[in-house]
Amino acid sequence: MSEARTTPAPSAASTCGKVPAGGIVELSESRAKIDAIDREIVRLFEERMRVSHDVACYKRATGKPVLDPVREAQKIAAATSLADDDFKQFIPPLFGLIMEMSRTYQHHSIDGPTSLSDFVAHISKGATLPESPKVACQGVAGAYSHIASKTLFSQAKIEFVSTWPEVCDLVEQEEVEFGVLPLENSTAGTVDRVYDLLSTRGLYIVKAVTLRIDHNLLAKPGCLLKDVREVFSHEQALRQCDEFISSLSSEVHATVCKNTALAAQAVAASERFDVAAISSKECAEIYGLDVLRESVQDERNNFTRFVCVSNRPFVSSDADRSSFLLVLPHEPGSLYRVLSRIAALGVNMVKLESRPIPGREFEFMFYVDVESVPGDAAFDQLAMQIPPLCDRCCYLGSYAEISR
Ligand SMILES: O=C(O)C(=O)C[C@]1(C(=O)O)C=C[C@@H](O)C=C1
Repeated sequence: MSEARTTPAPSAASTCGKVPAGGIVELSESRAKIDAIDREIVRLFEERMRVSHDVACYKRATGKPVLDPVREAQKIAAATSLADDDFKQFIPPLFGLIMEMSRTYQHHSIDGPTSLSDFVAHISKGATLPESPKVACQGVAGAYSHIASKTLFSQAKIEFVSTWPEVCDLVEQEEVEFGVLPLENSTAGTVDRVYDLLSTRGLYIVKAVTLRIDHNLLAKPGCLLKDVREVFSHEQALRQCDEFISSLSSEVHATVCKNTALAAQAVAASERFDVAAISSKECAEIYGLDVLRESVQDERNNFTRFVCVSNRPFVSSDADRSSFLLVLPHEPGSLYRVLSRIAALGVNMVKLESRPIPGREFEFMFYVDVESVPGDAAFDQLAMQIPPLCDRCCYLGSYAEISR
């Protein structure tokens, strides 16, 4: 009994939470101690990194890979066993980070700057986009991509094509200077196919615009709301207006069109007076239709973000955001390592989204946007530090974001 009640001798760590035997220590005194310890940590860290550089030279000469997972596991186990019980839990992440920095340093000394940091160093910065470029967009006059193109460039010469890959073809073949594509919608989410196109075609985002998408019910002059029996629109727009369509007569049925502008065009061309389109107000003007009802989408705040893409990176003087597509090793901590670098550099991350990698079960790629651009010291560090942590690091451009 008495043995069971015996309190074990306190370890240095177990005083945590209790007032030290000598009473509360002055903050300035503790901080002075911490400062002295930190000086030692920095000195030892530098010493360790210099030895790591020697290892890099050895590995370069012998062709050995930088990463040695067995050695790392042994190191973490050995270091953890040295620590007091209260601190053991902190050792694996601490040494994981130390060795990861050691690897980054080794890669840097063996491979030189990453191809990304080399690449971004050569991007021309501070340029302004032309005011009246040739721009490709999907759809017909009045489509939301068209409105986005006109918002991005007030005097754009627009070339309409039927599909997003065709937009990319024209940009790649330099038939146009820019293409405009929808990248994400506040209700429907990210458009993965557009991300795929950007990364596989080697296109770069050079500007972005977020548009409020206001759907309207348009019909031929003289047609009344009570007469409407068929509503034409793009399937996403129909879905976004589901409640409104249900609120019309039960006889009304929805017909899917390739896009909202074509729906307006079809209503204008029809002989019938019982058809209507869900489309933009711009289309009412273009196709001579009346607005029977404004803002018919179920969700008041419906936004779509469009990107303007080019076949070369172009960082304008007002650019403040950069986008990446990252494929990370399928192992614990791989995302954490990337995020910790971004955080350590004081960079604000404004988008992080995962998406399954097609054909690879439960493996994900990540869309990452940061508020940092080439030329910022932090961005140049990111360009150096992030690629070695990834299976694939695809830089999608740096740009200014405008909203209307
Ligand atoms: O021991 C090595 O091989 C090293 O390169 C050093 C080190 C480390 O920093 O401790 C770095 C990378 C390896 O993955 C393992 C360990």
